Amino acid sequence: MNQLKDRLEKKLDHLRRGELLYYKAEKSEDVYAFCFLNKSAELKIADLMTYGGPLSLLVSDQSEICQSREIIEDCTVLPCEFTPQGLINVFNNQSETEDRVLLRVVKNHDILENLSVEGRIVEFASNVEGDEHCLIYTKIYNKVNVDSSLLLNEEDVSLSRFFNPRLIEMTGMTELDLQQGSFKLYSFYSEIDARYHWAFVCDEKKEEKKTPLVRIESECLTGHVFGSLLCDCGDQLSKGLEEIKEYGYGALVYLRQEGRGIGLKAKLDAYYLQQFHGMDTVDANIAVGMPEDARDYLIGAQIINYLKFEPLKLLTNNPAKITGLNRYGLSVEQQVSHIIPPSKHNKRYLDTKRDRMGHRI
Ligand SMILES: Nc1nc2c(ncn2[C@@H]2O[C@H](COP(=O)(O)OP(=O)(O)OP(=O)(O)O)[C@@H](O)[C@H]2O)c(=O)[nH]1
Repeated sequence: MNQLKDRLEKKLDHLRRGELLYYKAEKSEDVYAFCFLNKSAELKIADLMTYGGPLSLLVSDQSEICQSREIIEDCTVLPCEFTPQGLINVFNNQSETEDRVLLRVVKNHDILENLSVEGRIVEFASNVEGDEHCLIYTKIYNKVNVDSSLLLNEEDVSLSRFFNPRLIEMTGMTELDLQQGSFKLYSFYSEIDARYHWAFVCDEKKEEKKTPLVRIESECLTGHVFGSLLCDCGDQLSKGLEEIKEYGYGALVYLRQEGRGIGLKAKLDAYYLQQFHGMDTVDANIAVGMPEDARDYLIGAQIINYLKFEPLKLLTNNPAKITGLNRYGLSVEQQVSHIIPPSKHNKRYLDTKRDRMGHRI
C-alpha cells in the first residue's frame, strides 16, 4: 500500500509543480498530455501544441487565466468546478449553471469507466491540494516517447481517490446487541453520495497476525428489512454477522448500494420484468437502462482502511467485490465462501449469479 502511495505522490507532486503528466484512456490506445496552467502558461501551451492538439482548457469560473484572451484563443474552453471532495462539474456554458453537463459525482465503477477523458483527468487533478483551478490538455497525435513514470492509468486515478482523506468521515460509534451478539456499530458519512454507511465491528478475539474477516453487504431493503424470498440477502446478512462474531475479529460493512447500486425504484422495475416478463436479473437491469452491476467499492475500501482491517479475508461469493477492493489498493488474502442453500423462490436468481455474473456458488 505504501509503495502505491509513494508512486502516486510522485505523480501528484509533478502536477503540483506545474509539469506535464500523461493519461492513457482505458479502452483505447489514446494518450493525453495535461498540466495545470500556472504563470508559465504560454510555455506549457507551446509544449502541448507539439503533440498535435487541439487543446482543451478546463477552468473553474474563478480562474483568472480564463479571463486572458490570448491563452484561451487556441483552446476549447470547458468551464468546470473543482470541489474539495474531488467532485466534478463541467459547464458547457459558463454563465448558466443549469447547463451543467456530464462529469457529475462519480459514484460507481461502471460510470467511472464510461466517463470521458476530461472526467478522469479532472478526477486525478482535483486530488491535488491548493487552488490551482485550471487544467489544459490535449490528445497526443504526433509520435512521442512518453516517460512511463509520468503516465497515469486507471489504477492511478482510482488510487488518487482512495488516498484522498476527505471522502468519508466517521460520525459516531455505539454498542449494539444483535441476535448474533454484541457489535460496535460505526457510522460513516460519505461526501461522494451524501449518505451514511455502517460497519458492525467485532474485535474481541483480535490477535496479532490474525487476519480480520470482513463482509461487504450491499443494501437490500426487500431482503434485509421485509424478508423477501426472491434473493438470499436476508440470510446472508444474518449469517455474515454470525460468522464474524464466531471468528471474533472483523466487520460487516453495510454499504448503501440498494439493488446492486441502481437504487430501489430501478430494482423494483427490474423485479417486475423478472416476475412478469421472464427476464433474469442481469437482462432486467439492462432493460431498465441500468448496468448489470453499478457498484463501486471506494467507500467500502475507505471504511476498511479506517478500521485498519487490511489485509483481510473477504466473506463473499462475488469476485467483483475482490477486484473492486484491489482497485483501491486493498489486499484480499482469502475469499471465504458465503453460500446460502437455494430455495424454490431464489434458485433462478442464484443460478444467474453463478452462470452470468461469475459468482462462485
Ligand atoms: N438490481 C437488482 N438487484 C438485486 C436483485 N436481487 C438482489 N439485488 C441486490 O443485490 C445486492 C446483493 O448484495 P450482496 O449480497 O452484498 O452482494 P452479492 O453481489 O450478491 O455478493 P455476495 O458477497 O456473494 O453476497 C443488494 O444490493 C440487493 O438489493 C435483483 O434482482 N436486481
